[in-house]
Amino acid sequence: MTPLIEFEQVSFAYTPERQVFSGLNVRVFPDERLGIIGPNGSGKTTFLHLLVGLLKPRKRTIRAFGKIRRSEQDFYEVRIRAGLVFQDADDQLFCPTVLDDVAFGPLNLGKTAGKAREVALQTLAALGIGDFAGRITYKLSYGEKRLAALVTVLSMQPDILLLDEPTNGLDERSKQRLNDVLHTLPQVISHGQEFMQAHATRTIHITANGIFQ
Ligand SMILES: Nc1ncnc2c1ncn2[C@@H]1O[C@H](COP(=O)(O)OP(=O)(O)OP(=O)(O)O)[C@@H](O)[C@H]1O
Repeated sequence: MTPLIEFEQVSFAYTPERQVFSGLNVRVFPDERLGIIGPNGSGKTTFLHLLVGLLKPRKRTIRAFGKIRRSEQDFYEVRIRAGLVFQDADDQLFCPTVLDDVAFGPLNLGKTAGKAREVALQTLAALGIGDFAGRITYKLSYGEKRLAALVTVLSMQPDILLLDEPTNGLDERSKQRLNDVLHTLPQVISHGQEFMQAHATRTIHITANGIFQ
């Protein structure tokens, strides 16, 4: 089976003193939900950001959706097909209302205002938070913001979801909703052990030295 995403010998350092990855090889296949487990600061978020081109590795081959990705245009395409839900929802939400935020992605992909609104409302309803639509984004609680941020990504109908610690701050009911929705798409998820056991189809471990096992 061809991987959806493949890292081959990827090396990355924020500073010369702090090498996060050296010669990293990882493959993500279309039929899996890949969990990434590792201690704080080991590089889980960095891995997701490399994958969508928000960070540029020193050495790399990153293949995504059947093509080697190098240029900004390449990664623009990747970001449309691989929906990254940031660890901090404030990085994802910037519109006055939740509906504006959720409709923004579909609008940006060329849908009409009416269609974008329809998709946004449907996606909010699918996560059981249809009543969030008219709420003022900055007044949402932490957990509500995380759910809203997830919906902004789901509304773009990505081929794969990249989730950075998705259940942090969510209550049991919201976690259950998330679980129900998440079972339908290929994913890469950075998270703690417990969520992974329930959710991931394969897990890889990353150590503080930046080595995947
Ligand atoms: N912009 C940056 N500049 C310099 N160092 C950074 C930067 N961002 C992250 N780092 C460092 O890179 C390493 C990996 O960080 P990263 O956020 O990827 O870890 P993580 O595994 O996602 O951590 P956590 O579980 O705490 O979210 C850490 O040592 C971190 O301090």
